[in-house]
Amino acid sequence: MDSTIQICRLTKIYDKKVAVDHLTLSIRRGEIFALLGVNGAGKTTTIRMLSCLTRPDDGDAYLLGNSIKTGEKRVKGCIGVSPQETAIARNLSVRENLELMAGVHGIGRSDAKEKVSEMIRLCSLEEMERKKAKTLSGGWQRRLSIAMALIGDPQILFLDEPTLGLDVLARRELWSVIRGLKGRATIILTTHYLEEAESLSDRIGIMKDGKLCAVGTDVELKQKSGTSNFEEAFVRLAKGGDLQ
Ligand SMILES: Nc1ncnc2c1ncn2[C@@H]1O[C@H](COP(=O)(O)OP(=O)(O)OP(=O)(O)O)[C@@H](O)[C@H]1O
Repeated sequence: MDSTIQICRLTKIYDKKVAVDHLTLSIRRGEIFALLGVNGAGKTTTIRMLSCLTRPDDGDAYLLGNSIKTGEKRVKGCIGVSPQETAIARNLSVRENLELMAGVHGIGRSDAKEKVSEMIRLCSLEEMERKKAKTLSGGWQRRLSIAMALIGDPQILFLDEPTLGLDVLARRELWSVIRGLKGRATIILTTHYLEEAESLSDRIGIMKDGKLCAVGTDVELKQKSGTSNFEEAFVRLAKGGDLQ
């Protein structure tokens, strides 16, 4: 299997709370992979460890062959992250935020202009290009955050709850942006919206108490849990666990 991310017994313990418990999983090149789970299941902690923001207590993960423990610099060079708390400069315009991020990635001035325009097109930000970030609605801010995460051409993109708090229309629009990224990067997203995981992702992993209790396509997960309804499948898997 052509795996881009190999997670081996990855573990994080906060005080006595095991947030991520010996998680083992591989994610294939080019796929959109959704991590689902109830509140506190360990999704964000997993993403934070994979993006070298939180250090694991045990286990390891390899991104394009680079260990998150010993190859932090190389890992950071191949990922883009759009976190839950969007890290945008509120007083700068959409274009200025992207130019700033291009500078962080060491893209020279003349190339940066071109690159920023490409990201604006890719994330359909044209009509907001000159607007200050603080005046944008949540959905537009999230698009900007994704464009910023993509500017260094990462091979792996992490999206932590990309449509949290967005209305139905903004969510659907963001889905089409995310779908448009398919093939450009391997995408790992966390979400609470079951229809989002079902509609966007190639495979879905369901976490419970820091463990992966099931992984597969939406069809496979429905089969495993003996139902044709994905919400019901999620409830059965997240409650019962260990149907993998
Ligand atoms: N910095 C921290 N210090 C202490 N405990 C933490 C910390 N971060 C997370 N936890 C705990 O670890 C567990 C997993 O949290 P995490 O945020 O990874 O879950 P999640 O699946 O992303 O949840 P949510 O869907 O609510 O965002 C929770 O019990 C949480 O309280």
